[in-house]
Amino acid sequence: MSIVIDHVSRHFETFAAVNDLSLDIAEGELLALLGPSGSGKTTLLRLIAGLDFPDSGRIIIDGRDATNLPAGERRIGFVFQHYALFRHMTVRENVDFGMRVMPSSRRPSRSERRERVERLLGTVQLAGLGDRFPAQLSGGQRQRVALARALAIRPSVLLLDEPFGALDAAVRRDLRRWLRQLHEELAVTTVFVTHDQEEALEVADRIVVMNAGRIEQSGTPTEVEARPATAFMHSFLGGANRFAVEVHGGVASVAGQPLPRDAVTLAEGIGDGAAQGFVRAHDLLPLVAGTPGAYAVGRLDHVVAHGGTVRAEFATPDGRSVEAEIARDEWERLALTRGQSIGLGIRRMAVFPE
Ligand SMILES: Nc1ncnc2c1ncn2[C@@H]1O[C@H](COP(=O)(O)OP(=O)(O)OP(=O)(O)O)[C@@H](O)[C@H]1O
Repeated sequence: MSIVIDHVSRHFETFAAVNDLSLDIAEGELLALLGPSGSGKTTLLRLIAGLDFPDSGRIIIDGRDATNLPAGERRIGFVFQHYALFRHMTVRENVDFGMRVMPSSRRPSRSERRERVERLLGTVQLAGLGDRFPAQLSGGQRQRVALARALAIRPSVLLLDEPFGALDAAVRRDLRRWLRQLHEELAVTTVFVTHDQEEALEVADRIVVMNAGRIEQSGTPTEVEARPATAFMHSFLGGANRFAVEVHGGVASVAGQPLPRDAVTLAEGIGDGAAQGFVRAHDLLPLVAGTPGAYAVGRLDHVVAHGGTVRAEFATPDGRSVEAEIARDEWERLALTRGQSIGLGIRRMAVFPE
């Protein structure tokens, strides 16, 4: 089902946890809500679920105004990070639970419930484990039971709040892949909250980045990755080096040296004066001595090789640390040793007001 969030606000006292936010979520979409702690992700999810209600604005689910509809009438399944399964119930009973507590008018028959539970256990790859108790499962298996339980009521929308947050990295990676496949199979409109950029980039059709109760940027993972639209996005996505910049007549300079116009994207409407420039690690180039186009000098501090690329950290004379990412063979050609200084070139820079 589609969800329309129309100018929704939710205040706690005078603080706006969600601030005049509008967002359309298409039927069948897999959307990640990403953002720093306190940016309003969970609050927004609770408003969609009907666990909390907006002070103003409307929430339309499948064309119907659901703003004041209680959670039980929204056909929404949810899974939270620490979604405790019932310890005294078997896996099968846990998955059945949501159906068992439905009002009798909507509750499926006993045989239908049994069949649905078995089918779901297969879907979440836990067939054969129906008689176990939660304590006899791994963390990843438990989260899959929680998902099966959420899916059992045939939700029209699935909301996941940091569903894999408490699990270790390898299990998270497996579950991500699995969630993506599950979504392809079931095509339930799904919104999931995560802190983890990589998770959002890997799993979602679309990413919505929140900041202070508002949407900072929304787009496909490729769009968000390739074109962070604001200074906040550059800082939040990480891997960007920040330089002090002076702008004059549309030309940006670093340490008094103008950058070529085609290497610079200036924020719309930016005027002359001090500004901040972001250079992503793969756009910062260590340059052998004598090469023109070095805008700063860095002393090699630390190197991490990963696959075919190398990330090198340099200390600049003004006491900052910048990071460059280059191909391993290029790095080897430079033959730098720790403590050695080198010029730093800038391939592309995005400039925003300070
Ligand atoms: N019930 C509440 N009473 C008062 N303030 C609240 C309440 N719920 C949330 N807040 C505040 O609203 C803001 C947004 O909280 P929210 O939990 O939505 O953020 P979040 O983006 O999900 O953060 P996290 O990633 O840490 O879970 C926070 O500053 C939080 O302290």
